[in-house]
Amino acid sequence: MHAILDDIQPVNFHAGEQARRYLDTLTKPPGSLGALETLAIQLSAITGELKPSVIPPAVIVFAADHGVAAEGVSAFPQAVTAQMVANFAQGGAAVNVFARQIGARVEVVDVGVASDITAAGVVNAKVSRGTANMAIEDAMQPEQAAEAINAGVVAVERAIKAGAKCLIVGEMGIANTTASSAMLAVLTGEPVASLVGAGTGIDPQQLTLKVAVIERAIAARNADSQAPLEVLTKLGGLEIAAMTGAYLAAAAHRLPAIVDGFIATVAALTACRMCPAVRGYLIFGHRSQEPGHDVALRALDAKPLLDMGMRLGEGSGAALAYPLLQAATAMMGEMATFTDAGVSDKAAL
Ligand SMILES: O=C(O)c1ccc[n+]([C@@H]2O[C@H](COP(=O)([O-])O)[C@@H](O)[C@H]2O)c1
Ligand SMILES: Cc1cc2nc[nH]c2cc1C
Repeated sequence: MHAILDDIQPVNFHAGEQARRYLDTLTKPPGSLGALETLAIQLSAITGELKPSVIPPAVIVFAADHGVAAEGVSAFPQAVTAQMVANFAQGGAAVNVFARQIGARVEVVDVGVASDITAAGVVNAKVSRGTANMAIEDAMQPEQAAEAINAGVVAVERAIKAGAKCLIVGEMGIANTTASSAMLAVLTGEPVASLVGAGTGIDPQQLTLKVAVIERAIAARNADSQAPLEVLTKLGGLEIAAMTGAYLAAAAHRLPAIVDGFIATVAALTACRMCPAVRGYLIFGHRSQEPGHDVALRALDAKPLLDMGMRLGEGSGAALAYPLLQAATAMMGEMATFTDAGVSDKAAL
């Protein structure tokens, strides 16, 4: 993990500025393509290229279980994690559908599902059969967190070897909004009640219980808010650790990564706290309905591309946002300049 941190360089500011200047030579009033122009500048800064390509994208879904599910904090039973892994492997989940629309392969990685996974095509990187219950003991041991982070790094490096030019990372893990909320409360210092939400759809009574479980876990684990790896280890999850590793690896390899919803953004925040230069490589796909997502986005000074009222996870919101990256790069690659097209530039007054 130290090796990957050493490999991360800030994005190329000069390449971004070159893109900014080039955008103003294209046949449109300066700035008229708004956030698409900001995106094009960021993609140039990430890749160091004036006309980068984001084709093909790769989708990686990390799956794991959470000991804290035993506290009754989710609307669904833990078995759903493994059942959804089988669904991903068969191509039937929402992220599979959206991945097909954008021409992305979906790789599913088991980093810690509680049961045996028999579905064909699932990458076995199981660190343990779920985390421990953070209300009772540390969710992970430091070696386990490191192994899960490394599984994320390895998965990204595999995607890059297969040619990926853009990364979409998703997750599946019953009770992972509880783990993510606990991490976020410690990392930002925000009150638990201000960021906890319904996750898969718990009722108000269960929500009260979820807040209490998280507050109890935070007090008992006593993680140092300035030590992101400790926060991840004591309160996080194996798939959250793998996603953290994936964002670190994307940055190390200068690959744009589209961040999905709440859980993904907490992992992204963890990666950025470990290495602030990661932030420049991250593009935020959508705003999740989970209330903590806004807290996490604010902590990263991030403005998501889409606001669809979604709260699914799996990388679904990031996959939906991908065509905007394609549009940004096509704009840079294919639009005529004022000179090319013989269009009069802005009148000099
Ligand atoms: O990505 C999000 O913003 C998001 C918000 C709420 C729920 N989820 C998904 O729902 C599961 C976690 O919800 P829960 O209620 O079991 O903590 C997990 O599999 C996530 O992928 C995802
Ligand atoms: C069915 C189902 C699908 C999911 N995908 C991501 N999290 C999920 C949670 C549930 C419950």
